[in-house]
Amino acid sequence: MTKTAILLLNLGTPDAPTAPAVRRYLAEFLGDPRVVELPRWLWLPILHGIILRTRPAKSAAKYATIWTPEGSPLKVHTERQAKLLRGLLGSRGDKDTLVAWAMRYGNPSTAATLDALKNQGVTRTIVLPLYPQYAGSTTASAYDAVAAWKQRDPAAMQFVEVRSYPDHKAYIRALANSVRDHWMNQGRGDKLVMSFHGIPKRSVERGDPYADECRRTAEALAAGLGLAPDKWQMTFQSRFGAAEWLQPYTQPTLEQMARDGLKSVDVICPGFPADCLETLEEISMECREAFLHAGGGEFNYIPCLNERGDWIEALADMARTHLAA
Ligand SMILES: C=CC1=C(C)c2cc3[nH]c(cc4nc(cc5[nH]c(cc1n2)c(C)c5CCC(=O)O)C(CCC(=O)O)=C4C)c(C)c3C=C
Ligand SMILES: [Fe+2]
Ligand SMILES: [Fe+2]
Repeated sequence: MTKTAILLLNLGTPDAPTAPAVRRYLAEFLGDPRVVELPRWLWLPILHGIILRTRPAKSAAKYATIWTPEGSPLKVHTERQAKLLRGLLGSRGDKDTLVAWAMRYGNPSTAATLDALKNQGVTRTIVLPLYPQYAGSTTASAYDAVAAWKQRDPAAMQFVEVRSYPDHKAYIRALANSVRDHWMNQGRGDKLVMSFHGIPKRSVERGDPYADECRRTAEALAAGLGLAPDKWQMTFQSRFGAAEWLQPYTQPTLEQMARDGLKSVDVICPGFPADCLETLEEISMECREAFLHAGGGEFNYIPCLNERGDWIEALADMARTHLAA
């Protein structure tokens, strides 16, 4: 009999908010040729000679501001999402499907998690990356890790690989509900900024579909909320390195909005299903301060989908589509 598992795959996060733990994490992450596409002979000396000497301490200080007693928010939310999905599928009569979670970088690793599933007799795994929009640096890299595991024993497991879901109805519905809930509890801002993680502009020019998929999500969310074009804007955050990334950049856009006299802004990060360093520190702390410093009135950060029931329903919906196939 086929035993099936659903595997939620996320990016990964350091094991502790300390410079050595962040260095280990960044060495693996930024050493991945899918993430920094420069030739190795050029990039590896920069990575090991400069970046891994300076960035870990600075990033660790930022991680320390968001760390929880249970660990890094990205890990805590991913683990809880898996647990809730397991409960939801179980309550709908699907008790035989296992639900697991793993990280592309750091722990629990993709390979160790697949080993554990195989040891539990799983022969079919539905892989659901926690990246609604496809990018080479995230989705393709996660599937590189799955492919590397598969290569060791090609007959051990059959994989169903979900590519992306930028305008999946239940995902957009969960995002729209989260904005409406926020408006109901905190009031409605003058504009909704939808901030996505950026990637280098050059990757898009080489054919990466990421920017198009972010646009699909943003337009579907705006349509779901009935927003007029002047009531929302899509931006890109988390630029890394000196090259140009996708524009417009989030922080300068927010500062310009403040200078233009915008009284209140709501900010959502639809590409991050779980709150993490990039949302809790970069958006809710750094960008908030920049907006207020530039003369903006009120900055409202709308949390990621995290443990929302409608998001867990969306994950179950995607899982069931493939379970039934
Ligand atoms: C949501 C999708 C993501 C894309 C696309 C992405 C591309 C990308 N990221 C970097 C560099 C860094 N990203 C970092 C953190 C980080 N990135 C994502 C998601 C995407 N990245 C998440 C969810 C997180 C948070 C992890 C956490 O622990 O909370 C970091 C590490 C933090 C820091 O030192 O600033 C770096 C570095 C590149 C270069 C890139 C595409 C080319
Ligand atoms: Fe990133
Ligand atoms: Fe960042």
